[in-house]
Amino acid sequence: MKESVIVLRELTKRYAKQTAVDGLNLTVYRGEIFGLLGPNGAGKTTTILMLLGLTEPTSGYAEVCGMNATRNPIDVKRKVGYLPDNVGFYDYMSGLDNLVLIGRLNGLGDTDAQERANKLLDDVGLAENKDKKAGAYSRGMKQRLGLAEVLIKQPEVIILDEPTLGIDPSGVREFLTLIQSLSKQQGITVLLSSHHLHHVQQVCDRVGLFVDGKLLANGTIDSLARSLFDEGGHITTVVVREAAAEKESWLTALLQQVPGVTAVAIEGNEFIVKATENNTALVVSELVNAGQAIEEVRKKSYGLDDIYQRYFEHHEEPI
Ligand SMILES: Nc1ncnc2c1ncn2[C@@H]1O[C@H](COP(=O)(O)OP(=O)(O)OP(=O)(O)O)[C@@H](O)[C@H]1O
Repeated sequence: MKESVIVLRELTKRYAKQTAVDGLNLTVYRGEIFGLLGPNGAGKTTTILMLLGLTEPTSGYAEVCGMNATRNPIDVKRKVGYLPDNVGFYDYMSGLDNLVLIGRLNGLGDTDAQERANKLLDDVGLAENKDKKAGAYSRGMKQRLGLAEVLIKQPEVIILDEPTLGIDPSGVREFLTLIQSLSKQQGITVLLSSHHLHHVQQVCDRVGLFVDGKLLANGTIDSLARSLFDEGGHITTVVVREAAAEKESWLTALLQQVPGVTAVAIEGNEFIVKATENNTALVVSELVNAGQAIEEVRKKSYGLDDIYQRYFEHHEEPI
């Protein structure tokens, strides 16, 4: 059975007349990478602060690793590593020395702190630069060092706020792959808040869409696409050499039997097949077996940007 690691129940935060977080209900399970998505001011940071016990909810509660975050902020902080969007280091100290210091502040002895810091610098790809001063690190290197700092206390949960901000595309890919492999290998639960839909889509098992302090929807990208685009999340268009007008009905019936297919349309030379799963190969092979000469195949899967657009199309500033 899946183990709940983060549980939010009717979590609400009001500042004077402004409701920043409004009756939030959400469960995140062990080992999951969950993406928090939403426009500026949606309430993501306020939710994170309540999870860390850094601000008190007006009502409702946030539970992390079985503990109430408001009542046990210190115990929660031992289990949770938080990487803010702008991490600060001692710039005059090397990456290694920064990390050893954090290890010691978290209760490790000198030898353990040295050993663990070296291992982590290797894990995050900073071994070659460990003796360089942190002040001379690039933005991407600082994020890696920040991740190593978060990991040195062996957290069960890590919370990342805009972790890819200002990193170049190849750095982003490497950083996200690193987070994904750490989560999968060590069963770490990750909460990732970001405006970058493609980054979220790349690594998150599930996403939650926030607006005005409310969670509008949450689920896998496929399930959100299915609920929004009721014909299904995947569209395959197969262009054949000859228009299929007279054969229409039997070919439609044939394609409708392919697993996941929800709708079939024929427009001139094109078969347009909508499905709940990516079944392009099966669609194509059915048509080949039915004697159709295929000229072109086009695939479209609804991604997070389609979903986001559909949810927020009436919102002023989608990203
Ligand atoms: N200390 C505060 N006092 C008053 N209002 C606040 C305070 N902190 C946040 N808010 C308000 O609460 C709402 C939610 O803010 P929050 O920072 O949680 O949003 P966010 O989703 O993290 O936005 P962003 O993506 O811009 O970081 C905003 O309208 C903000 O102005």
